[in-house]
Amino acid sequence: DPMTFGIVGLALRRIKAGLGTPSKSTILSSSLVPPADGHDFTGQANPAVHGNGPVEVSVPGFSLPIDDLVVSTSNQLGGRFSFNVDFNSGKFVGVGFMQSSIGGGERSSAATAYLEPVESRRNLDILINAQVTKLIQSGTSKSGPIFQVAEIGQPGSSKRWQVMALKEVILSAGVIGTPQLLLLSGIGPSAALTSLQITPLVDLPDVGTNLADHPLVPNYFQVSSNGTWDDVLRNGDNFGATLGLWQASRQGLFVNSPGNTLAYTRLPANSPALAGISDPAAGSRSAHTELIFVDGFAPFGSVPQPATGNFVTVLTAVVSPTSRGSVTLASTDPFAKPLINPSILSTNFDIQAMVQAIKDAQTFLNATPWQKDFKPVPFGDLANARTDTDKASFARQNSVTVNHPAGTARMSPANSNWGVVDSQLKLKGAQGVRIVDASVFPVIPECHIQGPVYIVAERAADLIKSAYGL
Ligand SMILES: Cc1cc2nc3c(=O)[nH]c(=O)nc-3n(C[C@H](O)[C@H](O)[C@H](O)COP(=O)(O)OP(=O)(O)OC[C@H]3O[C@@H](n4cnc5c(N)ncnc54)[C@H](O)[C@@H]3O)c2cc1C
Repeated sequence: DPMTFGIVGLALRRIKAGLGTPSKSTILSSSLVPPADGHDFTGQANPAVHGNGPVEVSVPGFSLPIDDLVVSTSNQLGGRFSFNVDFNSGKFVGVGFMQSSIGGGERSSAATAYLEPVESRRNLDILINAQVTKLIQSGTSKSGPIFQVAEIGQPGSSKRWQVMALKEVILSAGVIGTPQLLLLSGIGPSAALTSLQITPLVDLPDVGTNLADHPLVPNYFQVSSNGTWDDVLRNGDNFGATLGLWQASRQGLFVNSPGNTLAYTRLPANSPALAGISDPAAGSRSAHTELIFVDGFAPFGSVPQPATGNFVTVLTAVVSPTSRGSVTLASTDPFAKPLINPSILSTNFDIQAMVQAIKDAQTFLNATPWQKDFKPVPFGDLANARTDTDKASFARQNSVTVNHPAGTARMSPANSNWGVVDSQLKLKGAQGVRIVDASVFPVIPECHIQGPVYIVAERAADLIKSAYGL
C-alpha cells in the first residue's frame, strides 16, 4: 500500500530556482517516521529527502524473507534494476523499499493527519451519511453560470437539503464522483446530457473523459521455501494470532502489506512499445513500469489462492499508460452507480510495456540469489505464456488495475477549448466551483498517486487562501 512523494524534489527545485525554502504549509505534506518494529532503516530510505508534514510515512515495519533476495538481485543485475535508496530523491527509477503512509504500525491519512486535528473547529461541520446529489445554479456571471449551492440527500429518501457557499464550492468527490456530480448538474457534453433529459448548463465535452489508471497483472511463482505468508492467509488460527498481535501491539506481519520491495523501471530504448511514439513517461528519471515483490500468493483478480503450496507474487504494472477510458451516467438517479469504462491495455504501448514487465519479473526471479531456498517456478497461466504473444494474451486475461484512477476533470490552459478546470483549479465556463482531487490530473503520474493528490490539495489550499487574501 505504497505512497510515493515528489514533494521533496519539488522543494529542492524551489530552492535551486532561488524561491527560498518552502513554508511548511506550502509544500510539505509528509514526514518520514521510524518503521513499526523500530529497526535501523539506514540504506532503506534517506531522511534528508523527506519533509516535515503531518502525514506519517515509513519503510516496512516487518521484514520478509524475500527482502534480502530482492536487494541482492538488484546488486547483481544492476542496470535497469540498480538499487535506489529513496524514490523521493528526484530519481524515480530502480529497486528499493516501499514507503507507506503508516506511522506506529497504523494507517496515516488525510483523515488522521489533516481532518481529525481540526474536527472541533467551530467553522467546520462534517455531514455523515449524506451525499451531494447535484450543484444548483444560483446566478449568472460574465464567466458563465454561478454554482454556489450544493443539494444534499440520503439514499432511499427523496428529501433534499440545500447548502449555499458564501465564497465557493470545493468539489473533491474523486475521479468517479466528481464527473458524476458535474454531469448530474448539467455540466458536461451537452449532447450526452440532453439525451439523458438533463438540461445542459455548461458545455464541457471533457467531463468524464481521459480516465487513466495503472493496469496491473499478478504473476505467480511457486517456491520451495515454506516461510511465505501463504499459511497465514490459509490458516484461521494463524491469521487470528497475527491479527491479535497487531491489535495488541501494532507489530507483526499486519503492520503493512507484504510487499516490502519494488522496482520502477524504464523500458529498454529499443523496446517495441516505444516504436513510432513519443515517450509517454515524464522524463528520463520517470518509469514506464513497476514491479512489486510480494512474499506469498497475492489474490488479485480472479485466481483464488491454491489450497497448498508456497508462492511469491510479482505484481507488474504500467505506470505511464496511454489508454484512456471514461465515466458516464447510467441514470439521472444520483444514487445509481455511474458507468466506468477503464479501457485498460487498449493501446499498443500499454500491452507491449506490460509484456516487458512480465519478462522483467521472470528475469528477476531467475537470478541466482533466488535459486538456493526459493527456486521460483512460474505458476498457472504464466507458466504457459512463453512467447511475447502468449504474454500479451496472458496480460489481457489477467489484468486488473492498481486502483489509481485519474484525469476525468483534467486541467488545461485557461483559454483552451478542452479540459475541465484551469490552472487555478476553477471549473471552466462557470463561476463558484473549484475541483480539488485526482480528477484534475491532466496525465496520470508514474507513481502511486496518493502523494500527488496531497500535493494538489496543498497547492489548492494556497490558491484559495491567496484568492481571498487569507
Ligand atoms: C482500493 C484502493 C487502494 C489504493 N491504494 C493506494 C496506495 O496503496 N497508494 C496510493 O498512493 N494510492 C492508492 N490508492 C489511490 C488513492 O486512494 C486515490 O488516488 C486517492 O484517494 C484519491 O483522492 P481523491 O481526493 O481524488 O478522491 P477520494 O479519496 O476517492 O475521495 C473522494 C471522496 O468523495 C466522496 N464522494 C464521492 N461522491 C460524493 C458525493 N456525491 N457526495 C459526497 N461525497 C462524495 C467519496 O466517498 C470519497 O470519500 C488506492 C485506491 C483504492 C480504491
